[in-house]
Amino acid sequence: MSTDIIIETHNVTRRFGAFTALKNVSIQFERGKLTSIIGPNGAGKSTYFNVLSGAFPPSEGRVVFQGKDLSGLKPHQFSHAGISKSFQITNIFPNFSTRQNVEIALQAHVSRYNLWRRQSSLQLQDKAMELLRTVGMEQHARRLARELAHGQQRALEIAIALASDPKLLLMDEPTAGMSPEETRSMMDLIVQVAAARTVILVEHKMKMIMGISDRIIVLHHGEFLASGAPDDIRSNDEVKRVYLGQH
Ligand SMILES: Nc1ncnc2c1ncn2[C@@H]1O[C@H](COP(=O)(O)OP(=O)(O)OP(=O)(O)O)[C@@H](O)[C@H]1O
Repeated sequence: MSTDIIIETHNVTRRFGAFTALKNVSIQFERGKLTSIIGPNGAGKSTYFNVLSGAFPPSEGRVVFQGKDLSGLKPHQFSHAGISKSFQITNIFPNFSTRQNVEIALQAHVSRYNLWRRQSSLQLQDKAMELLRTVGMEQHARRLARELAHGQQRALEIAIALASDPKLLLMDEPTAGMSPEETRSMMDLIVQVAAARTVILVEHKMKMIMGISDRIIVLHHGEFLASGAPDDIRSNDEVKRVYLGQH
């Protein structure tokens, strides 16, 4: 049976000077699925995320997105191809309103890729409100971004990431620094967003992603360790071993 692969890495190695952060990582990600990448501290998760988003070109190996080799291309070319990312570090304009932040993202996408299709400000507003509804932030549209709670800022970032209508959404530790309540609503939001598109997320909280992921990839010391459904990963002896003593 052939599966529909949206993005894959072939023997990706990434070095920082003499240090090798990723070694020969070959992984295929299925379209339409929510896949989480986990691993203990220093496993190479963020480095791999940066390879998938185009921020770090691999030292060796290839990144293939929808059959096209993107290795060595610039991050904006990854974004143009349909890959969007939401970061641990907040990426919003604090002195603009929530809605304006989404409008700016929509405008950036429209003007970069559809020069001939200028949108009226009313169309832009409608689209921004639609995205804010998607992430449950409609009622905060007029508030300044800096006044939002941490979890709300992260939800806004997802709306910004969705503004380019990506084929693949990459999320780096989406619940970092969140309260348990914020974490629960962010997980609900991720599940909802993942119902309509392919999502890959990087997370070190293993328990958190067990309940929401279709598939889990485990990295350890920069190498691929295991992949499978959450239940397979939970009962995998090697995975248990590397997580021993971790929370
Ligand atoms: N820019 C860099 N220069 C040098 N070493 C780096 C750089 N970025 C990452 N590393 C090293 O690569 C290894 C993997 O780091 P990475 O951040 O990818 O791991 P991680 O799995 O995301 O860890 P964590 O869960 O702690 O965020 C670490 O040993 C780190 O010190």
